[in-house]
Amino acid sequence: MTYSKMGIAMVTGASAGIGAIYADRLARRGYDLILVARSQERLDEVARRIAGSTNCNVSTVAADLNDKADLGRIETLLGADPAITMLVNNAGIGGVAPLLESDVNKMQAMIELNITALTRLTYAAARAFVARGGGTIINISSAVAIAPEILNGVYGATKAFVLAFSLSLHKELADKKLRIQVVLPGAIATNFWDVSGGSLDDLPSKAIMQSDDLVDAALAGLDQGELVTIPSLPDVADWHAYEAARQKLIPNLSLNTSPARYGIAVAA
Ligand SMILES: NC(=O)C1=CN([C@@H]2O[C@H](COP(=O)(O)OP(=O)(O)OC[C@H]3O[C@@H](n4cnc5c(N)ncnc54)[C@H](OP(=O)(O)O)[C@@H]3O)[C@@H](O)[C@H]2O)C=CC1
Ligand SMILES: CC(=O)[C@H](N)C(=O)O
Repeated sequence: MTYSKMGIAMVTGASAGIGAIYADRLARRGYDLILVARSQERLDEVARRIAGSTNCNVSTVAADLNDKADLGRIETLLGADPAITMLVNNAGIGGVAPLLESDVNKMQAMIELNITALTRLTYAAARAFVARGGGTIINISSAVAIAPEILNGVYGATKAFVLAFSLSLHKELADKKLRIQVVLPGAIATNFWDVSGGSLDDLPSKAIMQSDDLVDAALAGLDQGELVTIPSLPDVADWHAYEAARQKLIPNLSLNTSPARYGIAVAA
């Protein structure tokens, strides 16, 4: 068996949707693959398809990232296999129901998958990649990270976590050759909508992107060196203006006085 010079990309949530397309595209770019999701049957199907159309080595690990022991196995694997050079943190679930109509236990499970599992896998990968002299982590966030009013609020908040965490990772670890990209897709035509209790039929077709187009645009953004990629945003200057406004706030977010509008007398 020969091994890829690009190394191995681990893709979570690779049995369907966006993750399965990442797996396909990364294989075509020369990566070997480790595909992770709960359904062994669907993973095998994706692996067979990719192995049949590329030269890459594909292995699969059935794991429920909401299960502590399964998650621990994947963390261990990231640390143990020196050939792993990329992690795509894609596994995630969403919701569309407003707070008063959503089940708090389901919200907790969403937080555990979208935040806790992603965080633990990132720790494992970041430590390993820095020790190995470099690597890439792609975090799949969402447009709702900056528009939490659109879908279920807990879902939006989990994706805002992914965006904030990624910005911080980039600041802390870019000089250690850890490449971070965070991707903010809009509505994508996948099973996500059935799982979250929503329907793509409620959206105008011009708001829905196919997962192939999403992943191809996101990987083009990676090639262009983007930290934040918003695959459907027509004018990237709009993101840069948003980011510049955020940066402008930073020096004034922690000061020893409150401004005149709050009417607090300044001590003599
Ligand atoms: N579709 C959309 O409109 C958008 C999606 N996203 C994000 O993209 C990512 C992928 O979603 P998408 O492809 O659309 O959705 P899909 O439902 O099509 O795919 C989700 C994937 O995650 C896996 N998965 C779900 N739960 C677990 C778990 N507990 N442990 C391990 N794997 C799990 C599923 O496999 P299995 O069931 O076999 O475990 C599947 O492979 C998510 O993070 C989502 O939030 C972001 C913006 C838009
Ligand atoms: C922005 C969207 O519509 C999307 N479904 C998401 O997961 O955030």
